[in-house]
Amino acid sequence: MTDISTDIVNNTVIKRPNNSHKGTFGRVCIIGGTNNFGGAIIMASKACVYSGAGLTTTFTDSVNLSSLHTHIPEAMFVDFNDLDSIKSMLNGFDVVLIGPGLGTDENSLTILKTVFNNIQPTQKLIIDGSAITLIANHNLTLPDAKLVFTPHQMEWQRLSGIKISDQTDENNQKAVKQLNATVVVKSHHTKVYHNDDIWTNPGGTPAQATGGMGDTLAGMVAGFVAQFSDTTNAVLSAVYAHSAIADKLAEKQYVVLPTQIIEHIPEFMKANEKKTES
Ligand SMILES: NC(=O)C1=CN([C@@H]2O[C@H](COP(=O)(O)OP(=O)(O)OC[C@H]3O[C@@H](n4cnc5c(N)ncnc54)[C@H](OP(=O)(O)O)[C@@H]3O)[C@@H](O)[C@H]2O)[C@@H](O)CC1
Ligand SMILES: Nc1ncnc2c1ncn2[C@@H]1O[C@H](COP(=O)(O)OP(=O)(O)O)[C@@H](O)[C@H]1O
Ligand SMILES: [Mg+2]
Repeated sequence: MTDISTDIVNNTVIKRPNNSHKGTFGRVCIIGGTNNFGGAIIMASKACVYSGAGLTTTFTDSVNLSSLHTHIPEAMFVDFNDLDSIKSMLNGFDVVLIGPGLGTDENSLTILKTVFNNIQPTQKLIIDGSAITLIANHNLTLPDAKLVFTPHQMEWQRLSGIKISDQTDENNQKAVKQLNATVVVKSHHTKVYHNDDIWTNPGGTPAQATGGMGDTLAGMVAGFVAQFSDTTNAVLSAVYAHSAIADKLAEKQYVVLPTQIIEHIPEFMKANEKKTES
């Protein structure tokens, strides 16, 4: 087991080539935000945009539209109840994030199943929040895609069947391999599992224990995975950045707001970008 190092971050956050355009940095869709969880999808979308994704499209309940564009006009909007749009647009995205504020009702389940039935093997599918709970509650078969899960410990218990008190590296790794995925098991001591590798996030503070912190991380993971070629290192770098920014803010704050972390992503990435153009 190794710590996520700054070397990983510095080698992942590339120096942007001059000859580039927004398509160079990935197309992401973010699906969630049922009517009483509008904040989750806004935080996830804003985190994705501020992480540098080329284009971000938010599929959410239309009740969230005006607040979405008030907070993040850079994100485009699609009504997540328009299943035909999901089917026709999904394969145009490099990265799909589903779950922040999605909810666990029948309508949310239908949206999740529509994504599962239309995702392609080459696409990266990041699964967070209620989407994890829905998979567990309905024992859904996972689609053939490049899967990344970002559960907190209770979501991981639901998905893996491993009680929180038994979530050891050995037990977690066995479950991760069965999922054939990368899994970020979030806690006060977040760990990342991929095949035989285990990383520990060296950062993190109890000032992060507030709603929306995981929605924000999910959006950062989506934004980093969309831009950087090595998916595992992109996930590791997003996890590292999320906590490193929080740790800095926590030096002077009792609690760190997810929206504050988002505001500091661009400067953190600039300070930690690769020195040479690759
Ligand atoms: N502003 C918004 O729109 C926000 C929207 N959100 C959206 O809400 C949706 C539901 O997500 P969720 O995490 O809030 O609820 P759920 O999945 O039921 O888990 C909580 C239960 O598990 C238990 N628990 C035990 N250990 C735990 C641990 N380590 N970490 C966390 N929980 C732990 C915990 O125990 P307790 O607190 O009772 O002690 C409680 O009983 C999801 O889609 C998310 O995106 C949120 O992001 C918030 C801001
Ligand atoms: N005591 C803590 N120390 C460090 N990080 C914490 C602590 N409590 C929560 N976090 C972090 O906050 C995030 C919580 O994720 P989650 O519960 O999914 O939040 P959300 O309310 O957005 O769904 C995780 O990244 C977790 O590692
Ligand atoms: Mg969460």
